Amino acid sequence: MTDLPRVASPDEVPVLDLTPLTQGGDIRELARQLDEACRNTGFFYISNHGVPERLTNEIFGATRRYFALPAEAREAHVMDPVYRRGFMKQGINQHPGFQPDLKESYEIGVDLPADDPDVTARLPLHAPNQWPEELPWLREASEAYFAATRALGERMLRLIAVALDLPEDHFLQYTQKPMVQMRLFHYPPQPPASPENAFGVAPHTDYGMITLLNQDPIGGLELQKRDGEWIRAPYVDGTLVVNIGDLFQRWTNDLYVSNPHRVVNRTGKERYSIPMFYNLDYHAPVECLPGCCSAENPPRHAPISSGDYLVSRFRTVQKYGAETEPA
Ligand SMILES: O=C(O)CCC(=O)C(=O)O
Ligand SMILES: [Fe+2]
Repeated sequence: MTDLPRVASPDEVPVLDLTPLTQGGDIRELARQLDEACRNTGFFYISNHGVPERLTNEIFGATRRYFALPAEAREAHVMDPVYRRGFMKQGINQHPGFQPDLKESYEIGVDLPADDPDVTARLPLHAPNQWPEELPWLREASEAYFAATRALGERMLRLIAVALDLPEDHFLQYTQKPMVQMRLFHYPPQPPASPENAFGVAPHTDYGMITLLNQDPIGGLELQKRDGEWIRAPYVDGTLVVNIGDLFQRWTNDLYVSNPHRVVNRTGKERYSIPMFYNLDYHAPVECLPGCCSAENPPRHAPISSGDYLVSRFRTVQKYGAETEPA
């Protein structure tokens, strides 16, 4: 197992108090703080974010209960590889150069009707959710938490637009059928003798716009600063951890960084976490924002659609997309 890194300082991973965003005040100072955090490590905590504590408790309760079900019961909910709704067993997610991640997951997205034209065309990630009939509590807790964090994701997109001196709806215009992925994660304790390249989640950057992560008090999230040092982002009561993903980095021509991070569950206990990956519509055109490039600083990345980029990353990491492969 890797050595235990030190805890991040408040300069490295600050706590941003979202009160003005949640309650409808002046968000310019908050936008400035977000801008600084995104130029630095790309990770920060948010407090007073508006996701009720009750919904967090209920979704963690449902997550524990789900992963305590017998393996055969969960195998019945295995996800379709294009739709990506339901159970993903341990061993599928594998980052190049590392052992498969130790975690297992259950995935939920924007719940589209089966006759939605993007669903019938099998546009990746466009699907109805998978709600096992025998588990009404899973649906109830997930739908409530999903709605609250989706709304938070939209508020965050507004704040980010302000941080970048853009019209407030610059990113929100691409949230008609956003490819939001909420994942319920279970990390078994990391075996003490596990090899150096085995992790709960191996080092990676997130693919999309922003990640809103609810981790339990076990902690275990570690991130890499721009200078290469690994630091810990422990659990902080009442907060979510936010980090930015690759597509956001591309919009800003690398002004904002999508930093590598990993999970090591060193505690000997079960760990649960619930990230919400807030991604834009499939066809959102991701290209350098006018304020982030110039003659001296030309665009570093070719324009790409949000969905095409996400799918290319799933193919590399999650053995995704081939109809013949198990999900
Ligand atoms: O579970 C966590 O704390 C982080 C998971 C993560 O980084 C990911 O799934 O992208
Ligand atoms: Fe991640």
